[in-house]
Amino acid sequence: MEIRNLVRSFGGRRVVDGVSLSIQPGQVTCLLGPSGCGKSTTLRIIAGVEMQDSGEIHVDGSLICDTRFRVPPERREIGLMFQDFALFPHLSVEGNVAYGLSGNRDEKRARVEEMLDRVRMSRFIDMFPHQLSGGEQQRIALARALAPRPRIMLMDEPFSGLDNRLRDGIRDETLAILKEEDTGVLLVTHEPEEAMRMADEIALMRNGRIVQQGAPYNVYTRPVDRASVAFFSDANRFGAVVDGALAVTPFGPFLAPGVADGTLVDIVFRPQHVKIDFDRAGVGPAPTAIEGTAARAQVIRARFMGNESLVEFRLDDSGALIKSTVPGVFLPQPQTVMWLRVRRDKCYVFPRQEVAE
Ligand SMILES: Nc1ncnc2c1ncn2[C@@H]1O[C@H](COP(=O)(O)OP(=O)(O)OP(=O)(O)O)[C@@H](O)[C@H]1O
Repeated sequence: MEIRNLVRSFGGRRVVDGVSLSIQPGQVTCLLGPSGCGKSTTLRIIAGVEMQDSGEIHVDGSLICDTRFRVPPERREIGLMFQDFALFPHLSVEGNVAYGLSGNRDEKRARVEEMLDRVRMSRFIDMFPHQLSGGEQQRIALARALAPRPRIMLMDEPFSGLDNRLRDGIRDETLAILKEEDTGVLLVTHEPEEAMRMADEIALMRNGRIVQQGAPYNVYTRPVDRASVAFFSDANRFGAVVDGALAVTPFGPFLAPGVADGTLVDIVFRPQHVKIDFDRAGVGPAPTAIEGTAARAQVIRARFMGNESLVEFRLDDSGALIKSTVPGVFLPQPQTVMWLRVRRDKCYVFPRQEVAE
């Protein structure tokens, strides 16, 4: 599926602002972004239940909609799955899964049995939705959406109604089934962790636009701006003014190639990339090319988070707050003096933009 330059405005506001995307067979593409950024509207346009103001959608090279021509939703061969599963309460499991199928009674029954077997729900065939748990309903919704062999599956926060304990297992099962069916999937989520777990490709969306698209590793490790770093995890930042292509900070100078002198830049890094050293009689570790200069800081508070500890510091020099995470249990007392460093290859330098995040 090729989506080209979709635009949709409500009340003069561009909610979808030039979205282009391609979805490949057998691949899961995640549309990831904060609440209200236009993900669901994009999905609804693709499904055919919302009209775009401009832009085109093609499947296997043929046009399915632009602003004049429009294949109706039921003929788009698109499977839909939403957060609330939307099973028909008055139909049995068999009736639900058979709903979108064509063919005679035996053919339909055979496909229903095949799909129920695939989602390991065969023994529930005669039950009704209200008799099923959330996880079971999710599997029936998946079977129903996949039964007509859609070319594309659109999934809008399909796991958010499930409790945490179930969710990981069901995500993995769902992913395995989608891969077996070789369907192209566009999955909408606001949870980075879900996108990292499910996606072959992440399209990061903000304010109606796709700001970055790529494999999860690339989107995480090569963010395009500060908001993209902060969307995936806590992010430390402090400002510095560039002078001679260098931004001088309490952690030593950072290269800022191509940035004009006098520009305010943000130095951004994740808490797991802060290296901590103990104070040795008022002296910290010597500067190195990779880790720069150590900055003296005091512990403000330390909290145990399960797999890691979160330690917050205040830098002596600038008073800036720095968060760091350390694997396991590390709970230094408040006011303990320590020295912090950050690896240059884990820091990002961005000209400061005051954008809505
Ligand atoms: N029919 C409509 N009329 C007016 N405004 C709308 C309409 N549909 C959506 N919007 C607005 O468009 C914006 C984007 O909504 P959308 O549902 O696409 O966001 P989203 O990224 O899916 O958010 P969420 O994760 O909260 O569902 C929101 O501000 C919403 O209020």
